[in-house]
Amino acid sequence: MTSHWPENHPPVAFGKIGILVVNLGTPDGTDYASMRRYLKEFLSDQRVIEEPKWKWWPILNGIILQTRPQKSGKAYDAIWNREKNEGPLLTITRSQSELLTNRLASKQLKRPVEVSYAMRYGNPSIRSRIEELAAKGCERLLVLPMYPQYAAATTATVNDAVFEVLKSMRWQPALRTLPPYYDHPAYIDAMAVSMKSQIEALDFEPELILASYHGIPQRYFDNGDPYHCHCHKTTRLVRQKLGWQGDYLRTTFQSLFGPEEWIKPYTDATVKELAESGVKRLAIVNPGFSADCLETLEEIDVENREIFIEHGGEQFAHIRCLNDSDESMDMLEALTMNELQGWI
Ligand SMILES: C=CC1=C(C)c2cc3[nH]c(cc4nc(cc5[nH]c(cc1n2)c(C)c5CCC(=O)O)C(CCC(=O)O)=C4C)c(C)c3C=C
Ligand SMILES: [Fe+2]
Ligand SMILES: [Fe+2]
Repeated sequence: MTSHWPENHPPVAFGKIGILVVNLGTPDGTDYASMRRYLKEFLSDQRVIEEPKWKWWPILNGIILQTRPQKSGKAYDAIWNREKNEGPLLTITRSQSELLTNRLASKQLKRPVEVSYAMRYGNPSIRSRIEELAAKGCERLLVLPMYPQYAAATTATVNDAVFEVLKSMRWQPALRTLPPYYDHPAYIDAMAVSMKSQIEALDFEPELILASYHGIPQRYFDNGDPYHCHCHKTTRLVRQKLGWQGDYLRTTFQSLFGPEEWIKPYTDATVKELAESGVKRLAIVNPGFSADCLETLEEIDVENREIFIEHGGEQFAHIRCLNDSDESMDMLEALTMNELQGWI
């Protein structure tokens, strides 16, 4: 039989499915230059700061990038993973991706899968990871933006970055992106299991619990972002799942940035009010963060703890994010298998 392949045919890899776990980002270090580079990339994204370039550019470069890198660098210093010399968000995202690899390896799938991870801002970049997956023969790509609740500033900007990479590829993989999973039973179950076990392990019983989500400017909400409703629905479903009554679990929003009004109630103001009104035992959980990071370990467990104690509170607990726990991996496996239907 004669072969019709030309002798100089380039080698080709094909037939695989790539899965890319993506979270927000992390600076390469806590020094001024690394912080500045990271914040510049992050805060230049028009999905994050919805302002025309001509208006925002001078504020970003003239004011914010003059002081914020030092201030945020100090905050990152308090939570930095010194062993690996990286932010916890990166450590946890890598672990989620490795554990997902193990979970999928134990299944009989029709096509081989390659799991990888990327950061929307900083490293490893989405581009570098998609190019790696394509080189390994991934003709199909499933992207997992690790945000349970949809916001243009998070989910959409991950997808934008993926589309941008695909735009420049000759052999483009077929693409699927994980939809927001704020009400998915696998997520609500994982949150309930994680919260229940952590609360039971405390040496006190919280009088109430705040479900604190990252905020967005009120203007983004007014312009149609569904984020606010997704957060409220998550809180309601978790409350129901745990059989809690009334407002034992309350939604608040944290991490305000800039002078604009953000969606309310604000976490820090609520914590202060609760302490002043006589609440002594408080816990805060962050259902919107799939991994612990600056905004949970520093802003909640350090800053908000201080606010609570300073205003008369006595016992405070931060309930850890799902991270790479068994319940988190059960969820991630279920979400992934669901999205892979028809491919495997
Ligand atoms: C207008 C600014 C910002 C919007 C809108 C915003 C939305 C948003 N962010 C997250 C999740 C994370 N944000 C994190 C850090 C962070 N966020 C902003 C600003 C906005 N976020 C800044 C300036 C920073 C950097 C830190 C600082 O300088 O204070 C992080 C943590 C990253 C880490 O490495 O630890 C996460 C995660 C969501 C979910 C969201 C909208 C819903
Ligand atoms: Fe943020
Ligand atoms: Fe709403």
